[in-house]
Amino acid sequence: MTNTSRPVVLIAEKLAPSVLDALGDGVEVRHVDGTDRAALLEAVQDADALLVRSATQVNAEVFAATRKLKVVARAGVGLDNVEVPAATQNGVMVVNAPTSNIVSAAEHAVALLLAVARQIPAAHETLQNHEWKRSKFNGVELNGKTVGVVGLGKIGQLFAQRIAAFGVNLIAYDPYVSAARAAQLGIELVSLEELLERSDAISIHLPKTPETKGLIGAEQLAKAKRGVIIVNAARGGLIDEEALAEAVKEGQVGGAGVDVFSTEPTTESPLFNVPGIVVTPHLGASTAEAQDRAGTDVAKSVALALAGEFVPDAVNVQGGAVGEEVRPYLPLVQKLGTVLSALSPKAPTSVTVEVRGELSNEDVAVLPLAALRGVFSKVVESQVTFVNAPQLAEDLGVSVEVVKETESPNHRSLVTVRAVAADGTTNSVSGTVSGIAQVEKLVNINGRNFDLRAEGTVLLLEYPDRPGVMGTVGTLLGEAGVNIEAAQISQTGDDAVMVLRVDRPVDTQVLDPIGASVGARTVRSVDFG
Ligand SMILES: NC(=O)C1=CN([C@@H]2O[C@H](COP(=O)(O)OP(=O)(O)OC[C@H]3O[C@@H](n4cnc5c(N)ncnc54)[C@H](O)[C@@H]3O)[C@@H](O)[C@H]2O)C=CC1
Ligand SMILES: O=C(O)CCC(=O)C(=O)O
Repeated sequence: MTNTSRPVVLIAEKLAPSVLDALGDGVEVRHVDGTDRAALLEAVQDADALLVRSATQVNAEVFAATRKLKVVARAGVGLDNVEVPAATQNGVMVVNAPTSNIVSAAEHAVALLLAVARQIPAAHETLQNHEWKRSKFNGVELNGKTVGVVGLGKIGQLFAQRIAAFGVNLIAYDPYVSAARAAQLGIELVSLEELLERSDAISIHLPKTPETKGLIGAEQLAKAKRGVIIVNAARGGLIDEEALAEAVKEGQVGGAGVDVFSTEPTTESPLFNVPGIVVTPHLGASTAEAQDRAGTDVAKSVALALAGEFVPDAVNVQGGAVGEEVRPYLPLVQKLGTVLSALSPKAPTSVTVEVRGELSNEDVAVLPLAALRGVFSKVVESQVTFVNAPQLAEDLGVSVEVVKETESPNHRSLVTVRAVAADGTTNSVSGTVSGIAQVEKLVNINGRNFDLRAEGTVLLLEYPDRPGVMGTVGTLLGEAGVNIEAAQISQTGDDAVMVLRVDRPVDTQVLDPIGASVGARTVRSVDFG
C-alpha cells in the first residue's frame, strides 16, 4: 500500500543499490525511465526529489511539470544535463556528488590512454577471430614522453598524478589554475597552443560549458604534434568528433580514446569503427566503488534537503560551506525571521542579520538565507528555500546585510534579525543557541528581554499594563483547550509584552477575542512547527 505522507523520491536512472539503503524507509521510492520524456514529465509531478545520472535531461520543462520538487540530485559530477538556473528560479536545490567518481574517471582515462598506445582492443579482437598477428600491433611507450592535461581540476590532477608514474613530462592548460599550484604538482602550465605543439598524448578533463564546447576542432588538431594520442573521458562535444575521426584516419592524430559523445546514448558516431580509436560507452564512473559513493552521497544530501536543512553539496545555494559552529544557528535564525514575519507580515525593505560574540569569528554568509526563509514565510505563496531566497529578496527589493560584532554582553553568541518596513517601522528579534543540548531560545523582541525556547507555538501580546491580564488570557486560552507551557511578561511603565509558549496552534478566532478582552494593540501567533 502506498503511504502518500512520505516524501516521494523519484529515481530516473539505474543507481547503485546503496542508494536505497541510504534513503531508508522515511521516503517513498518510485522509478521512471528518465529518457522517456512523457513518463518523466508525468512522474515528476508528485516527486519531492529527483535522482538522475547523466542521461536524464532536467530542464525548465521538467521544473514546469513539478508541483513540490525540492531537490534534484545528480549521482555523479557533471551537471550539464541539469539546467541549474531553471532549478534556482523554481527554488529547487541541485546537488551532485562532486568527488564520488573522480578516481574512477581518472583511472578510466589512464586505461584508455594505455589501450590506445598498445592497441589492446584491436589486438584482442584478432585473437577472438583466431588470428595471431603480432607484427600488426606495434605500440608506443609513454616513458619519456610529454603528456598534456587540458583542465587541471579534480580529475585532471588525479590523472596527472597517476600517469606521472610512467615517467612522463607533464604539462597542462588551465587558465583558472595558478602556476604555483601546478608547480606543486610537478606540472608546467602552458597555453593551449603550446600544449598542442608539445604533447605526445593529451587528456581532456574539462567541464562542458559554452567556452569549452568544441575547444578542440580541426584547427587545433592540425597544430598538434603529428601522431599525438588524444583521450576524452570528460564530456562529448569538447572535441569535434568529425574532425577527430578525420585526423586519426589521416595519421595526424596517432589514436584516440573516447568515453563520451556529443549525443548520448548513441550507437552511431564518426568515431566508431576507425582503426586507432578506442571507444567506451561513458564508463568513466562505472565502477562499484564510484556508484556506491555517488548513491550514498546524494541520498544523504536528499535526506538533508527534504528535511529543509542546509546541504553541503548543493551547487545553487549562496553562502558556501557551513561550519559546525554555524549549523545550529540556521534553524534558529529562520525562526527569528518567522517571528518578524508575524510581527509585520509584509515584505520589509531591508533585513539585517547582526552576529555577536564567538559566532562572529565564523563564516556566517549563509545566515541571511535562513533569515529570509523566515521573513518571507508569510509574504510569498511559493516555497522559500536556501536556493531561491536571494532571488526573492532581489525581486521584492529587499536589501540584505550581515553585521558582525565580537562583543556579546550576555550570551556566548547572539544573533539579531532586524527588519525595516517601507514606512520605516523597525522590528527586531534576537536569539541564541544555548548549552550542550543546543536549545534554541528567543532572548529579545523589540528591545525587551525574554528567555523562551523557540519551539512549538508562541503567542505574543502587546497591551497596556494593568492587574489581571495574565489571568484573563490564561482563562480564555484554557476555555479554548489551549495549555500554557511557559509564560513571560516584560513590563515598562504602562506598557507590557507577554509571550506564551502553548501546546497547540491557536487560530485567530480564538486569539482575536482574547486580544480584544485585554485591550491588546498587537496579538500574534508564531508557529515554529
Ligand atoms: N567519463 C565520466 O564518466 C566522467 C566524466 N566526468 C567529467 O570530467 C570533467 C572534469 O571533472 P572534474 O575534474 O571533477 O571538474 P573540475 O571542476 O574539478 O575541473 C575542471 C577544470 O577545468 C578547468 N576549466 C574550466 N574551463 C576551462 C577552460 N575554458 N579552459 C581550460 N580549463 C578550464 C577548471 O579551471 C577546472 O580546473 C567534467 O566534464 C565531468 O563532467 C566526471 C566524472 C565521470
Ligand atoms: O556514470 C555516470 O553517472 C556519469 C558520470 C559522469 O559523467 C559524471 O559524473 O560527470
